Amino acid sequence: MTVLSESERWRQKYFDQLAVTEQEETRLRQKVRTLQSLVDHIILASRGGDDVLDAELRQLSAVIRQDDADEGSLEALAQQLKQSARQFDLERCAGAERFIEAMAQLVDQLLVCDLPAEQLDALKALSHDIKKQSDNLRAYPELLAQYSELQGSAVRALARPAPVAAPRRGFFERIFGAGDDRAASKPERQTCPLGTETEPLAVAVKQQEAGAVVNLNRLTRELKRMLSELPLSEIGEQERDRLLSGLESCRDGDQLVNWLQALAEWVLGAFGQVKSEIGAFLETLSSRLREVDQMLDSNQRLQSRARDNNTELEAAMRRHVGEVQASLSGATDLQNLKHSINSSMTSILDSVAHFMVREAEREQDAVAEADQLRERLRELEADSRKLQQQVAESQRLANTDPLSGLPNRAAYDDRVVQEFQRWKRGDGPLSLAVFDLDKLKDINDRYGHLAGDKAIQLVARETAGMLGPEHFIARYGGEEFVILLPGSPVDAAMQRMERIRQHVAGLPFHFRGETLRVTASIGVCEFSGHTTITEVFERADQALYRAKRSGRNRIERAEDSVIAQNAG
Ligand SMILES: Nc1nc2c(ncn2[C@@H]2O[C@H](COP(=O)(O)OP(=O)(O)OP(=O)(O)O)[C@@H](O)[C@H]2O)c(=O)[nH]1
Repeated sequence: MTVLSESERWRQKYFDQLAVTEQEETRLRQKVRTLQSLVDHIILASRGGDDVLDAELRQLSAVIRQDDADEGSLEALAQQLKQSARQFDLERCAGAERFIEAMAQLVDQLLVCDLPAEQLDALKALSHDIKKQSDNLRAYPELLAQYSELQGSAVRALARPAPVAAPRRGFFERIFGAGDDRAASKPERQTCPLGTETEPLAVAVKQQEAGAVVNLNRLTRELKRMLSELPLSEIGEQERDRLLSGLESCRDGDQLVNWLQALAEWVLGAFGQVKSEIGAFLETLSSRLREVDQMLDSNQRLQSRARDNNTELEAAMRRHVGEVQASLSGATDLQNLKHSINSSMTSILDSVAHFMVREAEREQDAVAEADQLRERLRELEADSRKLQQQVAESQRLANTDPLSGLPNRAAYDDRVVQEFQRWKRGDGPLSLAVFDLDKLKDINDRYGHLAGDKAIQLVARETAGMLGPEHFIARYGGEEFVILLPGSPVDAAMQRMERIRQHVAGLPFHFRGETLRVTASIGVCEFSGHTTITEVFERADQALYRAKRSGRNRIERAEDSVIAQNAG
């Protein structure tokens, strides 16, 4: 074994150490390169996220590349980067929260639309996913894609002519509705934020653009119903029937537009006719009044004739009395005196006779005038009675629903104001019930519209029969009635309406040999506090739709602590 000298051992040790240092340096260079590449990747990945962070990372990359970078500036840069990264993270979290919130809102907006059940289920699942994935930024694009797909199918579903079931539907909605079965989802649905219900005509047009077919039968029915409520003369009725048969032969949108123009002209003409009828009546009235005025004039003339007669008689009397006095004072013998007094008396008698003749003539004229006046007054009275009857009949027709014979919505609008004012004066409680037949559409669809009509008539008659004289019932529209119960607090109103509900549910009615049944759902609300008519109606309506939602043939009260009574 070779024994190394001391200097050789030191030399060997130096070379060994040099090799270790070189290896260490190579490793360090490798690390720096990895670090540089890492920083470059980070810069690439985070570019655009935050300007400050981007700038600092670029600076870091540059510093790392410098061989003579001093540790102090590296340390300072690292501190700055730490802070910027923290800030960036906070902002990213806030942004993510905002994104999740916005997505949830978008989904909620679609959830209140009248969409098919499977779309609603998919939306609910998406809403759940959004909450679950809120920390997972990478899931966001996928969530957005899912939402976009669901929104597309929702828009397509809403553009179809299926009507949005809402508490009250407008004329055009009823007409343009396709009439499919949407009863099951009806209570929950609200006006869609996409605007399907806000402008019924615009919607109808949109639906037509989307290829929807206007349901002419439904249109005919609605127009027939509306037009049949108009109080018309016989000629007016003929014209209306002619128009309606024209409507039935409409086959497309153009024909429909032409028909609507004809209807508009007819309505304007009918108004013109009413106006000219009133004008003619006023003309007659004013000519009669002119006659009465002339008669009063001639009566005045008769009176002044009487005054003239009296004055003439008085003057004649004075003259004759003066003559008698003169004869008396100038009398010399009795014979002359007798003669002169006799002739004065004859003159007096002539004057009186003349006066009486003229008076008799005047009286005759006056009697004739009075007769004429009475006759004219009788005619005027008869005209005015006729007009009053016409006005009362028009008013009755205008306030009556022709199908059920009950007061209509216009009558309700008047009456509810009266009852509301009475209630506000403190004259006892007031409750309001909204009453809606269940599934009338099914009856219409299965047995025809006449069966539906019969159900409405029967329920109207029976319900009205179970109300007291102080109560008021009106057909509010379609299959919906509204009942005012003055003097009834909500409990009493609920009890009465529950009896009616049970009675209606137990009423079989016959149609073309079949026994049918109809039930009703009811919402009741009492006026209280500083409420308004609209508010009470809406609350009763909401209670009604709760009753519908809970299975129909039920009654619900409009209070926070809802007391629901199960059917039978
Ligand atoms: N026969 C007849 N049907 C009417 C009349 N007015 C409205 N309707 C019908 O009443 C039905 C109301 O339908 P929906 O609003 O879906 O209500 P529904 O079928 O009664 O069901 P729910 O109210 O949800 O229990 C529609 O088919 C209307 O055509 C009418 O005067 N006569």
